[in-house]
Amino acid sequence: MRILVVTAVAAERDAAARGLPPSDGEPAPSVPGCELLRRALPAPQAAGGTGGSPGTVDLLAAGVGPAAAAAGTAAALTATAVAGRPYDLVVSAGIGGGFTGPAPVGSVVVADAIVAADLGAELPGRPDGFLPVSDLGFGTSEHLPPAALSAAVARAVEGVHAPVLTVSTVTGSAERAADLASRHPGAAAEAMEGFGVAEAAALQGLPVLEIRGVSNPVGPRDRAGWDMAAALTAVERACGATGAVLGAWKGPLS
Ligand SMILES: O=C(O)c1cccc(C(=O)CC[C@H]2O[C@@H](n3cnc4c(=O)[nH]cnc43)[C@H](O)[C@@H]2O)c1
Repeated sequence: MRILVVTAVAAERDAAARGLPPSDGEPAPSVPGCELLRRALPAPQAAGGTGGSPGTVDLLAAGVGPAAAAAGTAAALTATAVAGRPYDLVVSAGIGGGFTGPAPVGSVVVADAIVAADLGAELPGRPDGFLPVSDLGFGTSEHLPPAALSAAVARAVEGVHAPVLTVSTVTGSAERAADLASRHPGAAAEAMEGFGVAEAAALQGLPVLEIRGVSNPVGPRDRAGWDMAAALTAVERACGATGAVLGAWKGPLS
């Protein structure tokens, strides 16, 4: 199995990589404009962990926000597909804001839906004041990770399995946090890249996961309340546990 993990920045990519064993096989592919780091999928514990690796994990720091995420993901997916070495699964990983209640700082959220939460039109006449891009008749507003796989990953990482919102602007007020929560009941986290990664994966017919280590509460801007170290540790732990699930995965990826 070949897996592409896309983060926003190098600190997230390196945290994800620390959770995975080194690769002793071929180097990561060379993709113009992208620097890929290669790790291995761990061999299943049931096999004593002594067999060869069941696959590779390439990690890419593609930049902050949905556009950079989509551009980097698309470049890596296209180049490897053209070279005859396509990926089987794409994972959006990194830190994120957690909605108060389900996702405290330091916890992990695994997306059961990846939702474009601010892609659409402002609509003052509508009760929630917003029309999603899908209601405008353009494309989709959400991508659904494979249900059985994302649930298995959430169990393994002891994370919350819930919608993760993709926004282009980090929420900085209680009003916007309440607005997002009322438009997306059950959402546990927001971040800025998942939907971009998912759009690029969908274009190639590939399944996608999103995994977030929570660095801050979604709400009034309070930089002192961010705990990057706890979030990056959560990303490392979550990527390690996800690797173990994927290394042993026998079910479908779709
Ligand atoms: O406001 C600041 O001073 C500030 C300083 C450092 C980083 C930021 C970011 O906005 C990082 C965005 C980056 O991290 C993800 N992220 C983390 N928490 C959130 C959030 O609450 N809402 C949205 N995105 C978040 C995001 O995926 C980006 O990659 C600000």
